Amino acid sequence: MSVEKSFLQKVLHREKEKLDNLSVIGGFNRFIKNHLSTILPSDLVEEAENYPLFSKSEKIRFLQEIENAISALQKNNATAPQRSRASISQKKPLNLETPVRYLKGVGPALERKLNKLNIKTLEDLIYFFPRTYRDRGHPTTIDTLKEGMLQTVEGKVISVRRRNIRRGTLLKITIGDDTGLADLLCFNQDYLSRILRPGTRILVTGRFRRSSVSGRMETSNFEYEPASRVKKENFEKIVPVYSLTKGLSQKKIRSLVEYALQNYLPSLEETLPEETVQRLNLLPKRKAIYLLHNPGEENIEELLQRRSRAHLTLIFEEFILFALSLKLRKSMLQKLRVAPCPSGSRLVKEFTAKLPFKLTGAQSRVFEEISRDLESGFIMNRLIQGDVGSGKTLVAILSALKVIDSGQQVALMVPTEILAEQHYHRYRDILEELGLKVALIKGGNSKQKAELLSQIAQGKINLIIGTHALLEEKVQFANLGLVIVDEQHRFGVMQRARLKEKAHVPHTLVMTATPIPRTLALTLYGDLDVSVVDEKPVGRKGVETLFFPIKERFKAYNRVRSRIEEGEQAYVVCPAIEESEEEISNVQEIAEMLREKWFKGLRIAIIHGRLPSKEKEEIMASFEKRAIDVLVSTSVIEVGIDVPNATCMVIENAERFGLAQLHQLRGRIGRGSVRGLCILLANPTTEEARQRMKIMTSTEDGFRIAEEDLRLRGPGEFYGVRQHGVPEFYLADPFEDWPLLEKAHQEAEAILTKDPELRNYQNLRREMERKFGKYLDLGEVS
Ligand SMILES: Nc1ncnc2c1ncn2[C@@H]1O[C@H](COP(=O)(O)OP(=O)(O)OP(=O)(O)O)[C@@H](O)[C@H]1O
Repeated sequence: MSVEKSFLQKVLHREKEKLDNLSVIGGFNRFIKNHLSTILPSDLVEEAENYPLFSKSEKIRFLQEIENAISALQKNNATAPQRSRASISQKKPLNLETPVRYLKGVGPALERKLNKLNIKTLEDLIYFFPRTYRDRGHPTTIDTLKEGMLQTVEGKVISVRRRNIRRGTLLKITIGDDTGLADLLCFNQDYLSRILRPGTRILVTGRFRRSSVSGRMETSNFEYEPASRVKKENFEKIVPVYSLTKGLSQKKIRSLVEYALQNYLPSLEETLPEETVQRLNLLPKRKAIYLLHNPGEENIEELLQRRSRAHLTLIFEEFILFALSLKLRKSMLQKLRVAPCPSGSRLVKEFTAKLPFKLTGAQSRVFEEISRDLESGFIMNRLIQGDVGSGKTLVAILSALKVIDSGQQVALMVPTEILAEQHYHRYRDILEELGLKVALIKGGNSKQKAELLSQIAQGKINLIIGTHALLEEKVQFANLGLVIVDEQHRFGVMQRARLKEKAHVPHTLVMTATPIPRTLALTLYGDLDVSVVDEKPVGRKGVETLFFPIKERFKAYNRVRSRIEEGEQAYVVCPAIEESEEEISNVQEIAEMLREKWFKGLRIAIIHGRLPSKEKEEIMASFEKRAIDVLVSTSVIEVGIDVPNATCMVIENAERFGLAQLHQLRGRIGRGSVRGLCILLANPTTEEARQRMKIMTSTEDGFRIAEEDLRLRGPGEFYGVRQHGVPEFYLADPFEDWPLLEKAHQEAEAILTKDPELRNYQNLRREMERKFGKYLDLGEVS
């Protein structure tokens, strides 16, 4: 332990001894301020600085906190930063990456709280923008206070009364001005009596109501500032409101941000070219950041809707940095040379000859685009977009064959294990007939898996199928030529970047079934070329979709039963696996009900994500072999499952699913030549849920459904990608801010056309590398 720490411990013990003998220790707070401010949580120090006297119980609490802080210091001795006054006063030059703990007044406890808000560095703090803003009005007089409105009054504390109440104490602080009196009610905040002493002038902001007892205006939810600290001309009418976490006050976070701005903002470099800022009517970055934290008299409406110039400036900057990184990544990828695949492919020819159908026009066109890429001698990075059941996977398999034909391996990664199984079983036989070897890699560590891995490493396996966990697995490929990712938005540019690190930059083909507006595609796939499979195989009869209220369940199941009796199969989808507190259908109960009531005598099985893989695999295999009539399932079957004889689906509590999910689920049926039947059983209680049912029964068009979903729920919800694949922006939201994203892409394009390496845009380049440099890392080039 350092000298300073052991000294502190000694002092601590001495103070404790004194405490036992004295009811008031003179200078206790001064001691804290002078000796402990660098190791105590800053809120405690602040408290100590504010209050001249402590009660015995408060002292005990303080000493306890001191002890905690010292033992934390001891524990972290090896790694704890030197936070002595000296080290702070030396003022290490701050930079954006400086951890917040180096800021004055940030102790371990406060650091933890800040970390909870994702504030780890100075940059995080500066970019920790207010959640909203509050217009607290110009200070007014007590007689003009209106009930329920957020207002500020300036007054003098007249009296402070304390009362014990059932759950603690109530302080009633009466303030007054020339026009009347008002009361501040403070529950369990005794310490305020030491600060708000009679005679103190304060500014109080709160919502007041008239007391039926005293007839005076009163408030229990308020903020105050000593009037002496706020000069009238400096009074901030609009104040920022930050997100908080337990034990962190608005006051505290405001003062931290303020400190960070004062000390760091002046040295922050502008990123955007001056000319761009002017032309697009943006603000200098420093000014924008400052204004978001200190909006002054800015238009509150614009602020609340994130439409102020300051907002637009910073959103634009985040977008342009991201757009530049994607475009640079793309151009770097495009320059990477690989051995071209020969034109024409025996495997592709033989495989297509075995198919019982002809490729659709769209499939042929997309496969041609892919073939051109593969034959070009440059790396392919392409996205195949197409509605459910449009035949994307088939195109992907053709592409795989072409690459395998040139002597390389292919990995196919899908979002769920069930789907990996399905692809494996579907394509294994036909590919083995062509003399190829296919492996399915699952989690776990079996002997069989070890054997497969070794064969993969020796290049004996041509096609490797697995979930996205293939990325985590220690799979060593002998010569991986193509990675196919069936991503369903679970796989963004970040993961693709990681894939490249692992896989020596092979060709990448991404498949997605959700229609994406162009701008969003730019965000997620700006580094990819896009092909669209915009046609479904001929002969598809589509799906009839009906809606029944839950009380008419019997009607729904009767209709399905008669179809099963004709030899078709059905899915029943429930939102839950087992009984829970919520009253929603669950797989267990519904299966039991079907067995006993509506589907007596039919072969019913259950499948959900919590079953062991082996069991899931067996159930899906029996379902495909028609040994099961009805599969009662959770939404695990949502993606990719393809059993053409399964033509019916009942979705229990359909109101629980979003439109995109309902569309995906329904996409599982109507994949053969028989018209599908999808029944939505629901008790929609909201207008939005009713709308969803209506849309589902009126259209099968994925693009229309996407549009409607966007309209109903807002884009973030619909794509459900916030957690997947979309980079973290501080302010920008690619879903909400499409127009700006598009503008940023155009601007990035223009800049790169003029200056492909950003030689004359050093600040822009540096900032882009700092933020999105990981996308520019292409890993090892083979
Ligand atoms: N040209 C075609 N003609 C007839 N059937 C086809 C054609 N192409 C594919 N299919 C069949 O249609 C079904 C769906 O094809 P595939 O799985 O490739 O579609 P997908 O677009 O990947 O589907 P999803 O997005 O729903 O997973 C499969 O049973 C497949 O064999």
